[in-house]
Parts: sequence; C-alpha cells; structure tokens
Amino acid sequence: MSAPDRSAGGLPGEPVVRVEGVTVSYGDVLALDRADLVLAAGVVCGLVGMNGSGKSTLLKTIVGTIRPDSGTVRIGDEDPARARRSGRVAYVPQSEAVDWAFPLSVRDVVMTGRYGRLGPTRRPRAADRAVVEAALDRVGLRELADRQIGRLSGGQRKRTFVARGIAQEASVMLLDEPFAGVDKVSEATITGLLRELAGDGRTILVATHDLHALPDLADEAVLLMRRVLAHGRPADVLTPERLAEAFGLDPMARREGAGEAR
Ligand SMILES: Nc1ncnc2c1ncn2[C@@H]1O[C@H](COP(=O)(O)OP(=O)(O)OP(=O)(O)O)[C@@H](O)[C@H]1O
Repeated sequence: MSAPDRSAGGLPGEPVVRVEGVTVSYGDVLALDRADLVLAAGVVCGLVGMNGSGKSTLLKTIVGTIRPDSGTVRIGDEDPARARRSGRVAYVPQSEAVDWAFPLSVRDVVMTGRYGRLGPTRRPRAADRAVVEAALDRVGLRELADRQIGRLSGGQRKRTFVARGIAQEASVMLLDEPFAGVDKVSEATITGLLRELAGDGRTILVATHDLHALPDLADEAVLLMRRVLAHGRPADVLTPERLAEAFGLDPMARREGAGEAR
C-alpha cells in the first residue's frame, strides 16, 4: 500500500464539498429539492436512495455538468464547473453513460484525466505519461493498458475510470454505481482502492444501490430522497425506520435486511 499522499486532498476533516439549498428540476420533474450536504477531506461517503431519488443529479451538480435552479455548490473555494476544468473534481459515470465501442484504449481514457493540464496543444509530456502509468499501476491495469475499453470486464471498466480520476489528481471523486455489473472480487478491489484514495486525503462520494457494500466501504452514509434525509455514520443513517422512509417499505419487514445493510 502506498504512503498517504496529502497533496491529493485536504487536511482530514476539512470541509471540501459544500452543497447548500440545491434545487434541480427537469421540466416538471423536481429531482432535488433544497438539498444540503457538507463532505470533509479524507472521507468515503455512500449516497443511498431509491431509483429516481436524485443521486445521479446530485453527483452531476457537484461535478458542475448540471447547474442548479437555486442554491450553491462549492468545491473548496471554487464553483463546480471551474473545479471540473481544473481537475479538482473527477466523475466516474454509470457504465450505461459510456460508449464502450469507441476506439480508445485503457491508457487513452486514463490520459483524458490529464487534458485539463495539457495546454492548447493537448500533447502529453513525459511527466503526464509517467502520471498515467502510475495511475494504471495503482488500479492494477498496466498489463491491459493497450486494450480497447469495450474488451474489459465490468470491474476493469470501473477501474479504468478510477485511474482517470487518479491521473487527474482530483481531490474529490464522485462515483455513480461503481459496483453495478461488477463481481465480488472486483468489488473488494475497488472498495480497497477507494479507501486508499480517501487515506490520501481525497473526498469520495459513491452513489450505490448496494447497501451491503457500505460497511466495508464508507465512513459516512447519506440518505437521499430529493433532499438529504440523513447524513452520518452508516449505522446511524441506515436504520429500519429511515430506510422505510427513503425506500417506502414497511420497517418491520425491513428489519432483517437493514441489519445486513449496516
Ligand atoms: N435528463 C432528464 N430529463 C428528465 N428527467 C430526468 C432526467 N434525468 C433524471 N430525470 C428525473 O429526475 C429524477 C432524479 O433522477 P436521477 O437520475 O438523479 O435519480 P437516481 O437516484 O440517480 O436514480 P437511479 O438510482 O435510477 O439511477 C427522476 O425522476 C428522473 O426520472
């Protein structure tokens, strides 16, 4: 395991992501309704909520690809679009959002993490190539670096985008369903990797349906239903009553499942 690299993120506990009163709608659909969230440096936070609760919308708002109708988002002292351009915030999309047939190798995708730093010629320097190779090593994909991205397993695809975030030297990483379509071994690998990245001082926010993954993965959990219903330690947030509120289930029927979730 590599030594903590504090240059990647902030000091432990320092607020890095601030979402205040954020409302987002798509036409008549209210996706986020005055959502508030503060995330500190060095934390892995699981973002949980039923389908359509606004998880992807919240991630896209933090990475600055969606502008809120009202409210504010700050990444450190920057607005999200600027933080994205400067490489401070990285986004690992849902697999469905990626064109896997595109003729790019794993190394090409990881190199896109350097684009914000390459200048107008977009020509990588030796230092950029070294950062990309180190990122490939860190996620264990060096040997597959020349492979076209469509010829990867689900877990390898996710690790490719995590490597892009590492190459970007992002201090905030947002991941949308990183465990969907991923086997248990890859899930454990990705979980270990995210914990290491948080150990470097990065802030990691993971939208997931997989409540069972949270105890190993996350220091904190956020329960979302258009707004943040609860945020804290997973054991405190994922209670039967709160899960019933967020998922619309009978708390008595949930008791067993909720116990597993913690
Ligand atoms: N581009 C869009 N146009 C219109 N409505 C949208 C769009 N994107 C999302 N929505 C709606 O906004 C709401 C929140 O969607 P979002 O994708 O953020 O939820 P989610 O929690 O990520 O869902 P899932 O778990 O299914 O991925 C949903 O009602 C969804 O149908």
